[in-house]
Amino acid sequence: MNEAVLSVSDLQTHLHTDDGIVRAVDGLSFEVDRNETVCLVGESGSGKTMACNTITGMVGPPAEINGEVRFDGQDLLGLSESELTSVRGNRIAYLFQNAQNALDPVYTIGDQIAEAITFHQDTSSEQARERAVELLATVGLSRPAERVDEYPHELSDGMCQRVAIAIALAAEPDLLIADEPVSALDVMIQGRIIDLLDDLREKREFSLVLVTHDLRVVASLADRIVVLYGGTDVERGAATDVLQTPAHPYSQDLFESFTGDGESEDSLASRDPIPPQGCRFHRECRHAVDDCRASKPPFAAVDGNESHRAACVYYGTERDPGELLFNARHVGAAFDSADEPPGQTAETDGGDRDE
Ligand SMILES: Nc1ncnc2c1ncn2[C@@H]1O[C@H](COP(=O)(O)OP(=O)(O)OP(=O)(O)O)[C@@H](O)[C@H]1O
Ligand code: NI
Repeated sequence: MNEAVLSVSDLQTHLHTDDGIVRAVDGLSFEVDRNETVCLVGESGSGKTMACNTITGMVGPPAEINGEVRFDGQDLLGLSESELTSVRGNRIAYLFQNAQNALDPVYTIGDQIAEAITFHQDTSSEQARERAVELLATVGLSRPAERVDEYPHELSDGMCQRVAIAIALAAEPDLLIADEPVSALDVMIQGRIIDLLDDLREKREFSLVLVTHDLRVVASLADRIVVLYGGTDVERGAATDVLQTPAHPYSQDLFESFTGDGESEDSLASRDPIPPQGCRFHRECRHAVDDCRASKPPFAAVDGNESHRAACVYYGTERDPGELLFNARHVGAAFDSADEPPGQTAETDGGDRDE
């Protein structure tokens, strides 16, 4: 049976800032099954990073957090700091956008991987070092036996991200959360690191929550997609369904802007403040009706597909979704052939040759 390894229900992360309360995450629900990749997509500021940080207990500013985050049946929000540290080090790994910052400049990469290994299991320092070299090879670093003694600053950004992946793997995690893991890298290297992640996820059998703005990456990796707007999910479903039939008006705008058919993401981000009630998108939505202003519309099956759901009144029983579905197929058509990640060339060596 394919049960959820992570289950997030009605998560709210309200930050207390000098300027008042920021509803960074505001009613977010999604599930991640074993060995699957779930992509979180949505424009800048939609709450993707805050959601990841809340799940792993890393919210920086003072915040009020409500809802439920169940990892393998255990409620993470109820854990003490030390309990959470143990889950985080052992079973949930995190990959950041900027690996140089995530690595410690004063320790060799071998020491940092070895530390992650010994945190996870009782092992001698020789064994940990040996294992570190193996892991460096696994993540495609050439000359791992020499590189193990190098410092982060001696490596390129792409190699550092490979090292960060090795550190993540050291704990043999059940879940890897990767927040824009390649967006800081040269575009030619992005595809290779994404391929590596996908390959490792399959071989090492962990689940992956991937935050990315690159819908080509989403198209090539995601099993499921969650579309966020204003801190809440507006659409979720199997990747092929969501990409080929983006049902929520916001998803349609977002996907259109990516394919160059609509407005750019910047102009999406500079819209009016997002209203805290009703459909978060109602002010921007040309299909909005009175019901959209009252409360967040319940999720409804899109075109009779129970596993593809959108929080939009048009998919309920009272309205005709015809125009939206028509537009969905038009926008989605661009993703029918978009299954190659960026920077992908016909032959990939899978290694760090030019990084
Ligand atoms: N440290 C902070 N202090 C105050 N507000 C914050 C802080 N971090 C994030 N926010 C706000 O929380 C909301 C969600 O931000 P978050 O970083 O999660 O968005 P995101 O979807 O990850 O965006 P991006 O795609 O740009 O990374 C935004 O409105 C943002 O301005
Ligand atoms: Ni972010």
